[in-house]
Amino acid sequence: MNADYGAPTELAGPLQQRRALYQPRLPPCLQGATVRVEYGDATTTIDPTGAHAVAQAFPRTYGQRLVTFLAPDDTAGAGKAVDEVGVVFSGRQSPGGHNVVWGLHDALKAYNPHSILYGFIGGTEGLFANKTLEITDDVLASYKNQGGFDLLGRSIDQIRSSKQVSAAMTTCQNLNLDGLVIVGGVTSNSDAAQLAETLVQKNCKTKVVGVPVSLNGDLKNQFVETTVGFDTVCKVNSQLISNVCLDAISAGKYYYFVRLMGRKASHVALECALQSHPNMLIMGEEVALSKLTLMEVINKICDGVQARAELGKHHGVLLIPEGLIESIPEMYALIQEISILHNNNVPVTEIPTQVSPWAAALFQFLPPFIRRELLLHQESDNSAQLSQIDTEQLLAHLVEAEMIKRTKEGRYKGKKFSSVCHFFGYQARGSLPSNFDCDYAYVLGHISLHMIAAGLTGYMATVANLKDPVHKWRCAAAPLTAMMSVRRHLRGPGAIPIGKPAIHPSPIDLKGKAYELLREKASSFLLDDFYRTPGGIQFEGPGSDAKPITLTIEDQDYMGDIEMLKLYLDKVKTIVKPGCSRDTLKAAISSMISVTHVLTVMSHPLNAELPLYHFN
Ligand SMILES: O=P(O)(O)OC[C@H]1O[C@](O)(CO)[C@@H](O)[C@@H]1O
Repeated sequence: MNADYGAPTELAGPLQQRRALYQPRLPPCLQGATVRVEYGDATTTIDPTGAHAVAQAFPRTYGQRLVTFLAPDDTAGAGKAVDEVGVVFSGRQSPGGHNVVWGLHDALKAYNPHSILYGFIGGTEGLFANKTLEITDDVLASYKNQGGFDLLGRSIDQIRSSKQVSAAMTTCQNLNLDGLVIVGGVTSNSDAAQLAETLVQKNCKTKVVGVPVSLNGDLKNQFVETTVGFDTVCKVNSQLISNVCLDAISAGKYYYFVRLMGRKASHVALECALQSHPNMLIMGEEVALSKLTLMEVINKICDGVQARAELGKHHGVLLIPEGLIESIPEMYALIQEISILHNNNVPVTEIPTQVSPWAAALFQFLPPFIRRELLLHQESDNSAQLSQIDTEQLLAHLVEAEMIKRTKEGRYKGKKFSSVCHFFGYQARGSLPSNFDCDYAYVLGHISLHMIAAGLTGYMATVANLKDPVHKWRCAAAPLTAMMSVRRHLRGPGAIPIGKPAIHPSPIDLKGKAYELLREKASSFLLDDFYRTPGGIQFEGPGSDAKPITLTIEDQDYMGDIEMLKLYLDKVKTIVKPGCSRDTLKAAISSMISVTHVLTVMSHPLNAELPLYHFN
């Protein structure tokens, strides 16, 4: 274990030091030491047909009510005593994570100056082994508004096996923790829900609170608008991509294939494309929906290269998400077969000989480097190690082969195709977080304390209205079980639920505004070299309050456009009957619009027009 966790960074550069002085903004409701806690509706889940399975798996924490935090008034009761709290980085490093700890610390000390905040050293393994660092003002000083997770470090993103859960519980008991704050993405928050349920069942007093921190931006639902770190990572990557675009157009001889982090969903890739305007973006969700084969994807790219060559352009920039490889149906099937063999402890060297004949044929067709990468052990969510699979190199390799073939057949008459490959992601995880991520994380840290003081367990800290200035942010908490769904067996009648309920990554909403915007611009991006230079993250002055395009555009659509909302309400009336249940109504709304906005829409004043539809 590194003995330097929490040590001051003495060689800080001038920008680093200046950033440490930035004071994140708080909405009015969080500016005092206490808050007023308002309880809303009891929840079910975002997956109505999986509700029963979730209720069964979480008997003690399912169905809890939504909670909103408001500025205190005379009616505000005193919160519970909070003396000891722990915080752990469970997910992957994501810019802004440090500010969750800082926000939690400040709120905790304001609430009870004698309290202690323990940070677990080395992530979840530190939690299991009870390795702590007391978080103080001094410890925090050089980590405020800084990237990475190096204040405490991280290890595996898992608190899942019974051994891990029981080790975590023992630590909570040994430290007499009133609350445990788990910082991470979909996997960490699913585990947080399980830990919360277990602790309630075992009468352990520790309240478990999840905080949505993940660069992937895939922990997104009607309660969570975005995750901490997504904004920064997209800004850093967009700058790198736009640099590459200008490099490409300057020399006019290379195609750059850029793979972006973000796991299964393409949120990072979509946001970066909207910020930097590369020539092509191959989104996993589109490929999966159209069931494009690997060779169809290659042909699509080659058609783009050819169309550009006809305009005399022999350069270009193509973005792909790291999850693309799993979106291609035959690759997904191959990865699944490998995964099953891994789970059955088949030695890696024997896996290629034990897959089905068609999978073996596909495997042999792939270049050796991809074969090796596909055989790597799986991630904690049982998916392939997407960061280690050089899909951009696979595509560049196959595109080159296809362009040579087209040249020989006389179908392509342009210059020789040449590529340069990049994988962007690790470069951004340690970046200085944007003002948005600094504020958002600090606010979530505060909310976490108020959740513990309110005695909430199995909840996630949330903020709504993020597209607005901080003083309009709405601070809330939503039960983790309300965000869960159950993966289904798609074959056979009745879609039998399988797998444990979990919070799953949300894919790009192909009915959403951001995707629509990309589609509108796609042909101009392909042919016009309409590159955009967003530049580096701005911390002061113009651009310093810029937020993700995908966040602001979706909100504008449904919160600002009353006419559109009216149209959409009329449409709802045509597909559900008066008196239908709230869940049916929710499902109907979800089928038409981005799930992120279901609750926004359901709570809109216009819903008064539809009293019979239980829009409350
Ligand atoms: O740091 P590691 O273990 O290589 O993890 C890489 C993974 O983490 C992420 O950066 C964040 O979930 C993914 O995009 C990537 O696949």
